[in-house]
Amino acid sequence: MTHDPDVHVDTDVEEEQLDLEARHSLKRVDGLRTELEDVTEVEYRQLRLERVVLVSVWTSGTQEDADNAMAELKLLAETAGSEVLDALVQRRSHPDPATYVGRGKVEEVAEVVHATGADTVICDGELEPAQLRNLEDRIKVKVVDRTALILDIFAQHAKSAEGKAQVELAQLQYLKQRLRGWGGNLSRQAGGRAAGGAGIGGRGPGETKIETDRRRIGSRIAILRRRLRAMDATREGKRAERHRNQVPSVAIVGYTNAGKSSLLNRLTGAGVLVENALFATLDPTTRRTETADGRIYTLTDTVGFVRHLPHDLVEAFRSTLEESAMADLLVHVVDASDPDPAGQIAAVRTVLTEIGASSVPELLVLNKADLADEGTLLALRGAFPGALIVSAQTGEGIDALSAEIDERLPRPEVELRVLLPYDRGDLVDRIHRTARIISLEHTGEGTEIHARVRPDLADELAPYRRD
Ligand SMILES: Nc1nc2c(ncn2[C@@H]2O[C@H](COP(=O)(O)OP(=O)(O)OP(=O)(O)O)[C@@H](O)[C@H]2O)c(=O)[nH]1
Ligand SMILES: [Mg+2]
Repeated sequence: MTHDPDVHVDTDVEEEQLDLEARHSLKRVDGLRTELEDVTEVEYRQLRLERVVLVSVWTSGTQEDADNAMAELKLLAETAGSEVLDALVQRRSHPDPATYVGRGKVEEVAEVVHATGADTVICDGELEPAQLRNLEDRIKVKVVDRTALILDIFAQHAKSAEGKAQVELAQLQYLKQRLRGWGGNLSRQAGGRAAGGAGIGGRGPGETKIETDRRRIGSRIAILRRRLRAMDATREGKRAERHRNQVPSVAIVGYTNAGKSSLLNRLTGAGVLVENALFATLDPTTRRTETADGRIYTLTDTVGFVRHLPHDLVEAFRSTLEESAMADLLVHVVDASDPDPAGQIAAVRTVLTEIGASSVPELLVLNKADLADEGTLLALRGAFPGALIVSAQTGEGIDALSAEIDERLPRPEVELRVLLPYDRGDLVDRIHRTARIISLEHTGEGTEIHARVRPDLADELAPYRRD
């Protein structure tokens, strides 16, 4: 393909009130083309890849914000397995209600699409069904939005039965609202050039289900909901057991690709999948680990967040995400080498609020210190006092992080002395696991312990107290 992979920034006549200079700041963004490494890769990709043109309407913020947003859309498209041929940005005060980009610009998008041989257009944002239809009618290729793209990535990455059911539920919810008009659309049925026929928006509960009636989708949704509720009960059981055993829990949260799984591996030696890809982790992994003084706690790796995480996904993943809301502490991991870490922090906090986790204490961790520049780290530390600087890669700051987690875990509160008969080894065991032992002695009558314990354990120990 010879077409230049640059970004065109266009304006409409009705956008004349916009600052002239900004409008003329047409900016080329290099490297927006997916490079193919070797011939075998070319063949492989031609089998499954879509060739896409990215389109975004830039409504507010700086040129840099627009570039960052486009770079992220490109990364998402590539994560889904697409080849990005070109990217177009239009500056407008708001997206056009009928066609997303300005009506006059649709023709230009169509020209780029045909010049590059693209088979799919991806719009940045969540579009109205009518906008998607209008664009498809005029551009004559498949048009999908950012929400469908993210759903598609989740569908490709889901591994556990629960993860798959959650993604399918989210996809069906999304499709249900867009059912009308899609089934009859020729270009959509063609579905990319992929030999398998399924492309973004077409994998998972794709074409065939779109064409079935609303009622069938509705009953499938009901089945998935029931199944997920049953799985949720299992999770709830495990959580209740941890709670009964008074094991404090820490959830690692953060933007996708921030290094959450790497950090879990660093802290616990767990062999969790780490990948330079968005949404590598969809199934939460929980590992037991302990503080320097031997208190056990759990660490859970969670699904990464992204700006404008589709609401249907948040809903479908609610039970998984609630793991964070139930935690005693959130370790919020930030990629300090990202161009806009503060924006990522804000996006993550928005989702945390949405899932009811905003009141859980948060420990902010600036990761990838080995890649970030000094100035950025200093600025971030200024903006977020108390944040720790670490590198999951080099191990820098990891000991300090462990110590800080230890410090922030819920503390045993009641100081007491007990004499436990030898047939209550279970209580001795729980004291070992959850309490701070000040002294312990085996005597003729039993085990004498002086310790600080949680109030509920103190209640159970009441019959044996000697103070
Ligand atoms: N240089 C450097 N790279 C890191 C560091 N931590 C993680 N990475 C890399 O960043 C990429 C993403 O790491 P993951 O641990 O998979 O990130 P994640 O937050 O779990 O990502 P998702 O599960 O996809 O949301 C991988 O390529 C890691 O090797 C770090 O401290 N320094
Ligand atoms: Mg991960």
